[in-house]
Amino acid sequence: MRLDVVSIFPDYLAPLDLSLIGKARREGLVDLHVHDLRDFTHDRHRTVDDTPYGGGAGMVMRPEPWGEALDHVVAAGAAAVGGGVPHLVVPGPGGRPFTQELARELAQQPWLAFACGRYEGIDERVYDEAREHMPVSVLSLGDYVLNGGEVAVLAMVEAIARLIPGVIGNAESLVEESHEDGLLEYPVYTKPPVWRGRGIPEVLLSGHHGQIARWRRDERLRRTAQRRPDMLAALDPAALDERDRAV
Ligand SMILES: CN1CCCC[C@@H]1Cn1ccc2ccc(-c3n[nH]c(N)c3C#N)cc21
Repeated sequence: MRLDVVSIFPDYLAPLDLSLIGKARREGLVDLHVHDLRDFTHDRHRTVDDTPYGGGAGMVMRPEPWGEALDHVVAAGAAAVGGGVPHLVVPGPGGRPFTQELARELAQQPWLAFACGRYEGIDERVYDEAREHMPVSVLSLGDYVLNGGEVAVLAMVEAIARLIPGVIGNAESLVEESHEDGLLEYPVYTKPPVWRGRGIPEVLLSGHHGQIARWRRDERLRRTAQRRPDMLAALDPAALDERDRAV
């Protein structure tokens, strides 16, 4: 998968050189290109913002640099991907919620581009223009306000890239994760068997895989009911019964 990210803070994306995503890049599973929006300005101060029409506090990101930056992304990426256009993802507090389901859908795409806004946001005409050339999704990380899109892109790229086959060594660990199948994850334990006077659930030492699976499933249900009753309410009861039969 090719990933392009445009930001006025390209160094914000440096963490994508680390850990599993960095390894995926080195192994060629992920081809990440970060672009500095200011490279697409032409004035001495490399200006990317201006005052809002209609007044109001703050500044708005100018359309010209964004237009040139996205033109560059499409041209450079097409040459590398063998044609086509990216799916453009623009993080924003007013976007559709970014969910595991969306991460799975986006992980199927061959090429994603991310536009990191700042200030009060990006001139709306950039979205309108982009929609004439590529799919555009405005997505929100959650119901709180950040200062820009970079943190959201770090989270989205990690959530998406880890689903690409080969990125996570053991695909098994992608199963029974929170939000993967509608339930939260079960509690996990490792050595020592007693720590500061606290032991671990006996069933985990029993060697009975069926009982362990049942315990884990019950813990997932208990945790989901306790912490995310909304998720439990959304569960398909048939799938729940199926889960029963599976353990
Ligand atoms: C504060 N400032 C004036 C109000 C509007 C937002 C603006 C800041 N800002 C600019 C670009 C930008 C992109 C994403 C987000 C963002 N916030 N919360 C999320 N879940 C986000 C996502 N995903 C915030 C951004």
